Amino acid sequence: MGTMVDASKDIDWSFPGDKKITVVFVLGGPGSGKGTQCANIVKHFGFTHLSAGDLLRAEKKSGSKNGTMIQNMMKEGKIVPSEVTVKLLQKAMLESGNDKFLIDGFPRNEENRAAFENVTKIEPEFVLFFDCPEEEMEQRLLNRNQGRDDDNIETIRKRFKVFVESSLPVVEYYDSKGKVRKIDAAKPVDEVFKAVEVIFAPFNAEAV
Ligand SMILES: Nc1ncnc2c1ncn2[C@@H]1O[C@H](COP(=O)(O)OP(=O)(O)OP(=O)(O)O)[C@@H](O)[C@H]1O
Ligand SMILES: Nc1ccn([C@@H]2O[C@H](COP(=O)(O)O)[C@@H](O)[C@H]2O)c(=O)n1
Ligand SMILES: [Mg+2]
Repeated sequence: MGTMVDASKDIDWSFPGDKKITVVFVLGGPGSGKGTQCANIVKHFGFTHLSAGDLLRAEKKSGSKNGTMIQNMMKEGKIVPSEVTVKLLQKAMLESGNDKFLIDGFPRNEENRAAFENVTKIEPEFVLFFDCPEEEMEQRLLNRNQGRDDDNIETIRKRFKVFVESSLPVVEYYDSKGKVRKIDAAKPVDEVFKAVEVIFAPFNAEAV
């Protein structure tokens, strides 16, 4: 352990009591198009997009005491302990000033799900699930060219395994509660967005 003080211990993580917070979890396999579609939803429906993976990459880059652990976990496609990810999400939610959030790539496992619920007491409005065949996702990731260390075939295969073993059960959990909105994500981007738009139509009146 370094000498850095954990300032997060001094922060009041509670949201203002009278504010209704709307959370949509955005799930789907690696490369299914979560980030791409979230960018479209933000433009049309006034949500703030928070990608758990992006927040972890930023935390790693910031020189945080958790940087090496995050780097090692990501290289293996493993899920970072929820304590770290939930804190990053809560901080970003509070700092945004918004009350409508797309939480992309979270919860990735049962531990993520329980930790978020216990800490924030927020239930998602629904889960937007991008369903896409593995071969299509693999091709997309290999062609992504965004310089991500985990977009190599070895790590991609590990991420697929973690998705099937740990993340799909979370989708099934929410499905059993009638909360999953499933989208065929193998179609072209604009066609996928047409299906997404239908689901978000109730938020249109509030769009910015
Ligand atoms: N419907 C689509 N058809 C073809 N290519 C797509 C489609 N949606 C996204 N892509 C491309 O596939 C790649 C992966 O998309 P994106 O980054 O949105 O996926 P993701 O689900 O956020 O992946 P990850 O879980 O790895 O963050 C990008 O290069 C993107 O441009
Ligand atoms: N809830 C999460 C989300 C992500 N990770 C780690 O980040 C990697 C990349 O995530 P993307 O959503 O950007 O693909 C992922 O493979 C995990 O290693 C996590 O630990 N917990
Ligand atoms: Mg993404």
